[in-house]
Amino acid sequence: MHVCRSIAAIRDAVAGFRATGHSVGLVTTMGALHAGHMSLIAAAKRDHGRVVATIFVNPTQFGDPKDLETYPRTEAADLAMLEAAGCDAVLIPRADEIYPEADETIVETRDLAVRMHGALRPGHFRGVATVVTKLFNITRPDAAYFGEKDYQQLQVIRRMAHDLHMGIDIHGVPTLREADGLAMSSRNVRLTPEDRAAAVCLNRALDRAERMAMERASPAQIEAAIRATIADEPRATLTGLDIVSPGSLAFLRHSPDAPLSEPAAIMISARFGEVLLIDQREITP
Ligand SMILES: Nc1ncnc2c1ncn2[C@@H]1O[C@H](COP(=O)(O)OP(=O)(O)OP(=O)(O)O)[C@@H](O)[C@H]1O
Ligand SMILES: CC(C)(CO)[C@@H](O)C(=O)[O-]
Ligand code: BAL
Repeated sequence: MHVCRSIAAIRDAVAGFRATGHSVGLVTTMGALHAGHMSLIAAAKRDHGRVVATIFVNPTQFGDPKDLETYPRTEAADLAMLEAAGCDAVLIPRADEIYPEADETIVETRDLAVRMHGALRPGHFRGVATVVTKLFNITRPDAAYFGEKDYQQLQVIRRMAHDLHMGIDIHGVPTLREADGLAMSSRNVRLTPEDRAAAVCLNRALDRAERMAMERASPAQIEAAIRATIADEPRATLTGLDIVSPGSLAFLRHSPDAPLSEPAAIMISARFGEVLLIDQREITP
């Protein structure tokens, strides 16, 4: 695996892959890698001759300086995992090479960025869209792979790649979970043991919502049941709950009081102590 710490080095590595006729799949991460990230690498490997990963804790997508400061950093273990998964090259850039001076240019999706998770973390999706554009321009992949857990992020990137004619296929990969159902996430290591146990309420609420949708419950009933499930867990504070159209994240077309009759995405976020966790479920009734 090529370990590249500069833009020039990763460009050389990718040029080598292209010169030998290989297509390139990209997996962007902020490190502290876990099996969920490896499922993105596996999806990229399935489709492409060479896989490139990036590890960069992007400062411009953090509103809260404490969140940035305490974001887990485990580079040696990350490199071992990527190597074992068959990743071909990794870019670990310095922040001052990605952001050489105050940025004049930003990339921003409009409606998709300001609602839901974007309202909780103002500027977050502008930071994500801008850094992902930079990473796309640096590595020029054929396709890029993102987790469905970060559902709004996936829609922001799909839309950005489409609107800006980037010519990169964007793939969503299903959420990998711990044995008890908690979505794997780098931030899980920051949970206290008590909060870690409590955090399964997110998946429990989504399971309950899915069962209710199959039994012809309405969006209003489903929302009430999710709120009740989270309220039953005293360590959880619900920070966001939206039932929207998959992809567009638009409001559902039909009445909240009629049985759910169109595909929907349920997006949920909750705080456990200082840690904000998100989860999501797409449902086709
Ligand atoms: N459990 C998971 N299953 C599949 N993909 C995942 C999972 N968790 C994260 N990803 C994806 O991995 C990529 C990199 O995410 P990131 O490095 O932020 O990790 P994370 O676990 O989501 O961390 P965070 O705690 O910051 O949310 C994103 O596309 C993200 O959606
Ligand atoms: C896409 C991403 C790498 C951009 O910094 C980040 O938001 C993430 O890890 O999901
Ligand atoms: N996984 C999304 C990156 C973030 O929370 O900042």
